[in-house]
Amino acid sequence: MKLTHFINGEQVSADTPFDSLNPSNTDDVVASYPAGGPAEVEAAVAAARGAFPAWSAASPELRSDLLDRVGATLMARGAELGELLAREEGKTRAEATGEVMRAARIFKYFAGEALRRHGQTLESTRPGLDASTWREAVGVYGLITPWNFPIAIPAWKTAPALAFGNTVVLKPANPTPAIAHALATIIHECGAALNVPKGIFNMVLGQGGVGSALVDHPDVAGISFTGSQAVGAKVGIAAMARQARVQMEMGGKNPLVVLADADLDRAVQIALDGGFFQTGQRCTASSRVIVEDAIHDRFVAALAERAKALKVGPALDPATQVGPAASDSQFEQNLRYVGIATGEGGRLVTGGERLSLATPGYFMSPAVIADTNPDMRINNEEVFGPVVSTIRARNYKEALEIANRGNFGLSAGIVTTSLKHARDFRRNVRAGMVMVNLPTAGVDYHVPFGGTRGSSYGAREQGFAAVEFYTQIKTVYVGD
Ligand SMILES: NC(=O)C1=CN([C@@H]2O[C@H](COP(=O)(O)OP(=O)(O)OC[C@H]3O[C@@H](n4cnc5c(N)ncnc54)[C@H](OP(=O)(O)O)[C@@H]3O)[C@@H](O)[C@H]2O)C=CC1
Ligand SMILES: O=C(O)CCC(=O)C(=O)O
Repeated sequence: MKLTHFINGEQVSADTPFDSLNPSNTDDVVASYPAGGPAEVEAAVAAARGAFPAWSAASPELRSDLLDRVGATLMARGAELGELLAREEGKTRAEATGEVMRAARIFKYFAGEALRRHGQTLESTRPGLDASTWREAVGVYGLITPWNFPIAIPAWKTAPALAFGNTVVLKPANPTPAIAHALATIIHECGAALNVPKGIFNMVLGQGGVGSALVDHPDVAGISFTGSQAVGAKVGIAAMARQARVQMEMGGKNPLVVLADADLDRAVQIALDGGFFQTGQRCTASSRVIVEDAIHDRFVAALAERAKALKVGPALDPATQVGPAASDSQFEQNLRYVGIATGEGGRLVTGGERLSLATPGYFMSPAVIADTNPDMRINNEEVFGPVVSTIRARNYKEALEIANRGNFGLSAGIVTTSLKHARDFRRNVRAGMVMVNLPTAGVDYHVPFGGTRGSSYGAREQGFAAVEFYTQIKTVYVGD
């Protein structure tokens, strides 16, 4: 399959020198894609800018209809797109189909948001005046999205941008262009059926330079980025240098605290789910498990046993519970971190090995690394793979203190039957999202998503919070 850019309502063909590979079988080329660069970004931004006046002035009903139609189409094609997603990214078919359905629901949610007016009417402090706020569209948004949720994250950035009257240039992740292309095709077909202005949604493919050209473009009013801290830092500096709006989601080192009063089986299931499903490739993954002394040895033994029993295999094999790493570089990073952790003195209880299966792929056995301490690199740097470290804590107080260390602050969880500790944790853990008796990963689409400290920057994403980033407030005073 040869992929194209989408610029000004047209599919723009070009040579396709880059391949997207199936990480479950690297002999299988899923798609080839073009090497877009500054020229394509220029054309896409010009198209988005050209479409902005008409789209921002369009009836909210039209915007709602478009998003609803995209959502319905995604839903109807969930199984087929789920298969493509699993083949290209490596998550299991169930995880991939679930993600497509989530993307569909996000579009449907924002179809509703498009119809809501988010302004306020206030009493003026001066007699005879009315004061009100009005939320208006901002302009062209540049969206740089990652490969680990290659349809849900483009959906949760694109849908609010379009809902509130903005136009979009999407730069999807390099390992997963085919599923992004499928989404772009659906947006275009639905847009054409409703006769929306051409150019409201554009997509440029390519590696090395597309993202930065978008961030640096003077006509791009806002940038939303999800990815690594290192790239996020560059995006933030470049966007702020020209006073563009910017929002960044940059991962985590999410602590899961397991207290001695927890039900052991339940705690192990929560850690397993949070740490290993979707191959640990979630910014919300439960990658540091902090276990109270009294339950520690039993918990680590049980977690290792359950992790060892997980079936690692090709994404589309129905028996598979843990798919491959999404890319060669992510695979090598996962294996490297197992070595870093054991080199620092961590004890590899299970996994962490390259697996040779029937097809050439990026398969690794889920790793549990015990006896780590909070200062080790394994507890401070995001691995983004099926690697869970455990840390022993004397009591709840120490567990909380450890949970609050480090530079990240995305999601944090606690497993306990103590209401007192659960309440204290909710108040005092330094994270944007808190989970009680749940894995740190797995979120709803209609509530805000985001973290504190090094995990996130700027306004929250998703749900009712998205209006903040994708609109600007105009304050209006009316006299007699
Ligand atoms: N928070 C999360 O959910 C995620 C976190 N990650 C973390 O990031 C690590 C690396 O993943 P990787 O896939 O390399 O992703 P990166 O975070 O490094 O981002 C790569 C993307 O950013 C763009 N980009 C690179 N440099 C710039 C720049 N200066 N300005 C604007 N855009 C730029 C690239 O576009 P171009 O090719 O055009 O340069 C590409 O689309 C993972 O191991 C994981 O730890 C990854 C995915 C999701
Ligand atoms: O945990 C989730 O459901 C969302 C995680 C996420 O957004 C991410 O990993 O980028």
